[in-house]
Amino acid sequence: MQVIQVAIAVPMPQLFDYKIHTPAAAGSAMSEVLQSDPLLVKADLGDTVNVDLIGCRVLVPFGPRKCVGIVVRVNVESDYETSKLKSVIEILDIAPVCSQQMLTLGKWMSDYYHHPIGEVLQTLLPAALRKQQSGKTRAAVATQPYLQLDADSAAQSDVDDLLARSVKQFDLYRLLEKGRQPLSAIKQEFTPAIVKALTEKQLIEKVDVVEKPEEWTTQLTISEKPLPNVEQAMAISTINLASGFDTMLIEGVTGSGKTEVYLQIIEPLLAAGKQVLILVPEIGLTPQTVGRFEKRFGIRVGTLHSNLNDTERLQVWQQAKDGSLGIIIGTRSSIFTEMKNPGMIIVDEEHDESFKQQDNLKYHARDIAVYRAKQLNIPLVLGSATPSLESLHNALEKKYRHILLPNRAGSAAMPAQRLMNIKGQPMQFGIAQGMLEKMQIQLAAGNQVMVFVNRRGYAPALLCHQCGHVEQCTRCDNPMTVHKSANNLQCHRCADIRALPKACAECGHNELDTFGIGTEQLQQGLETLFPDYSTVRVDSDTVRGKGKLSKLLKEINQKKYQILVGTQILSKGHHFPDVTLVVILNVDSALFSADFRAPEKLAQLITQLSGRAGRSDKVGEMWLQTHCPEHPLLQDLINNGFSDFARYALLERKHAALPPHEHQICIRSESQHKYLSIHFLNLCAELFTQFKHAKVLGPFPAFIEKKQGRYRNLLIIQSASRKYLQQATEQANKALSEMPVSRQVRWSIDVSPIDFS
Ligand SMILES: Nc1ncnc2c1ncn2[C@@H]1O[C@H](COP(=O)(O)OP(=O)(O)OP(=O)(O)O)[C@@H](O)[C@H]1O
Ligand SMILES: [Zn+2]
Repeated sequence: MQVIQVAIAVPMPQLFDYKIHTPAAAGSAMSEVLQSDPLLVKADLGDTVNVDLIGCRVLVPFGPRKCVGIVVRVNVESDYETSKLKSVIEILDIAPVCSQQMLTLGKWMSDYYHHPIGEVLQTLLPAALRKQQSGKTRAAVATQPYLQLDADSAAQSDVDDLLARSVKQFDLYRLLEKGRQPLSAIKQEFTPAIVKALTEKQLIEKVDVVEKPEEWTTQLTISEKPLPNVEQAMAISTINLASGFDTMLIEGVTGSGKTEVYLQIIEPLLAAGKQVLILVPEIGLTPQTVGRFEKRFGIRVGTLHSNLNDTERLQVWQQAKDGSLGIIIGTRSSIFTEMKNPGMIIVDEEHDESFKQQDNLKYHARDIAVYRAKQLNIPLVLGSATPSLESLHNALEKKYRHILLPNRAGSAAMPAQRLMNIKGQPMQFGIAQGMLEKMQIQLAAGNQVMVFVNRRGYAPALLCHQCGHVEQCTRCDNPMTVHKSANNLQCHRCADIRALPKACAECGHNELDTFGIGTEQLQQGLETLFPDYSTVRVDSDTVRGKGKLSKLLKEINQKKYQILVGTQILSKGHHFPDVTLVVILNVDSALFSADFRAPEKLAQLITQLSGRAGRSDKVGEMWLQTHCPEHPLLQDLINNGFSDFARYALLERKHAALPPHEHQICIRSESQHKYLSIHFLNLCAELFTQFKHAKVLGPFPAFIEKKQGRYRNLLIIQSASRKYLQQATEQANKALSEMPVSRQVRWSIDVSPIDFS
């Protein structure tokens, strides 16, 4: 018998000691191994457990509950008397689910983010493994659909005649003559009708194949690709020369062909049997993105995103781990995917905020990517048209290699960017008359127009014309948004829903007016103003549900709609060849925000939105409506572009001693009692005053001061030294956890915060 230490997902920082009776505890899973592997049996003779137990999951008693934990240490000398320790109930795995490398990553994250190790390790694993399932986790054998020539079809000498009338069918047949292909890759190039026709002619058949690890290496084919332009070629050769760990930032204007660069840099890696992990923003992971990679390489791409269920997620995780996938594309949490033969990590649209997890463990996938690439000794490529000031700073300081793509690829030109002064202008549905005329010209020429507004719903508020009362969410002290299509009022903070009132709750009058404009109203308005053209709305209400967004994107590219109305979702990396005009409404409030990151975020949004215009051979333009045309931020951005703005913004941050020049952590506290939330932060502030090289700012209310009945306040601690800040926070964290008031509020530490709402 011996003592092991287990990490358990509870909000406590320590590991927990358990004793383990090897033969008794060796439940079904363990005894299977013992029978099948004589070497292990030998090692397990006596009372010691094989070190292979490290990284395996165990079921243990924890208070009144049973919990799944991960073994972190074996053969430990416990501080407690062994007889008083509880015993492990069952060993759940026959091989570690958490490799030594992942355990090291977990330990680093726990220190860096000041977060309990048990909760961190749980985050690293797919959800399916967090549950109490006796997991012969490797047992789940997944099959994949493939297409191949029908066994008998080779005998048919008249294939040529049979297919003479369909070029596409003939192409598919010839492709499969070279060997079977994953159905998902075939779908990128051939319609279901072509597949069906050949199947009905009994020339090809669908088979479910258990993929052998690394089988994809034999299927790899390189389909036709464009010749890179000079800048792309330089980027490709710079990146391909990198060996071992190296971080590179591609700063390439919208439409400069960054994705083409990714495709070409991973080609030699895939050919050498190496795997590639590509991170994309939450909303950017569309079949179109995946399709580009599948089509180029003829192999199945594994995808990880929030629309998968636990089993699907586990499957991709396992296939990456055992080497059955060459390319894995996923959102934030896919940075925890293990690869058998890692070759490169790419973070596309690296500035995107969805890479930061805002609740629980507040990690940034880009930071983890740097750590992992270093750990695996492979290159990391970050790419964006609007890089985060953090990454740009690192590139300018020469910590990262800096690769510039200043021009659009192919024949496309950069869109013109212009401001429209709307002071005193006649407006309809929030759009100035002059803008409507510009829209009309583009529509009449057969082009598409995109209109951006940052509010979903019909209107951001409902107001009584008699007494001025505004319908508010009582839990958030926030105006309720009017949703006409759902016929209700919704709080966008807590998702509370209320029926649309017929009369004012204060004075009883029935003259209720909406205030401001949201996507719904804009769509309705544009439908009346431009009855000859069809309008589509793209916001989180209309894209909810599996496949909705990709369906809309497809329909847009098929020109089913001429006017696209939408929120941020429209700004993310989409390729709309026929959009020639992008109109931006209502962004002035961001010019006066108290958030020091607001200018950066606004500049990224405007640049990404305008980047949707003129991406093909048609010339594009972006018009921004504003009451503040003389504002220096807008002037700089419009006249000199994002890269100039960003360098200037970095200088400003330097003078103001703000990140990325200095480092911050944010302590957030929430309570139903305002005074308690502030009192806790005052105690924190006192604790931090002993650290001479750290500044304490606050407490101050979060930008969203009240949410779901809780008052939210923040305290920012800042230092020029990340290490100093880290150590101070570690000490303060210990002291804080021991203060009784820390159990009366909800509090958390956010390292390098980007969101103060
Ligand atoms: N060398 C090239 N020659 C011709 N066309 C190219 C070349 N490189 C890329 N393209 C085309 O230019 C368009 C834009 O390329 P891509 O999508 O790779 O740009 P991007 O920089 O990733 O775009 P964004 O950041 O705006 O999303 C695509 O249609 C792509 O096929
Ligand atoms: Zn609310």
